[in-house]
Amino acid sequence: MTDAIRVKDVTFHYGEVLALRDVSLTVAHGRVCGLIGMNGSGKSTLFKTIMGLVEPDTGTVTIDGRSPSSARGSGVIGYVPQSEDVDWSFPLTVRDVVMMGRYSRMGFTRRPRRADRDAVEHALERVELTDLADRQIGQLSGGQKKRAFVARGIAQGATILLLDEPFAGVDKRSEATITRLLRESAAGGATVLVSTHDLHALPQLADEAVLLMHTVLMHGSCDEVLLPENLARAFGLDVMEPDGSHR
Ligand SMILES: Nc1ncnc2c1ncn2[C@@H]1O[C@H](COP(=O)(O)OP(=O)(O)OP(=O)(O)O)[C@@H](O)[C@H]1O
Repeated sequence: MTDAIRVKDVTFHYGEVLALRDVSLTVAHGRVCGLIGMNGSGKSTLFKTIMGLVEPDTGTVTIDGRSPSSARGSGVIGYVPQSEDVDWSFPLTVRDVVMMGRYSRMGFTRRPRRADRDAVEHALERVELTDLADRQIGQLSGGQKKRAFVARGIAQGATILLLDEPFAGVDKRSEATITRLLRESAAGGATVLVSTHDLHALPQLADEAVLLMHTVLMHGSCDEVLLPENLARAFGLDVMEPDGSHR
């Protein structure tokens, strides 16, 4: 079976700045994979590479066996970007944002049909935002904004979901809702790659995890990845032994 996400030997620089070096990673269908790494370790760049928004210097990305741009064009990939990457002043309601998930099915006119409207209402219900659907997107809380973007991916029918720090600055209710939706999506066969700084919640969220520090330091079960010595490598920390000595 083809891997849902396959990244092979990807290196990427912003000018002189190294973001990704020889990154190789595969995620199988139906898995939730957590992406862990310190600030600046390349997580967002990896998402953008998988989305085909940045072109690697070297290496390849395939999504379900096809190129990122082809997968994106057909609506297979849903993307929840980091909040900083979104212009929240844009005059769009929450419902408009969710409807954007249907664009790839609407064709040139972008005129929603019944099926599009139904899919949007259903997605709004699933993320518990029906009551706020007519609000301008910038007037939501951090957690509600994230849920609106998750709803966009659901309305789209995306089978590969990429979420860049969906829990950053998010209330507990939104965190629980998003975690539940991701688990349900994976149970239905979707593949999820999600970056998070919430290490405590990782085992409830993910089936497996990747430690990134420009390159993949480790890819394994959440338990393995969360071992102090592995986290220390990813976060550049000194690990103190119970007797007070340092590794
Ligand atoms: N547009 C850009 N121009 C130049 N350098 C950039 C740009 N975007 C990111 N970088 C650099 O590339 C490296 C990787 O950044 P990236 O945003 O992918 O990391 P990240 O792991 O997502 O960080 P964070 O957790 O802070 O969001 C960092 O050194 C960053 O400073």
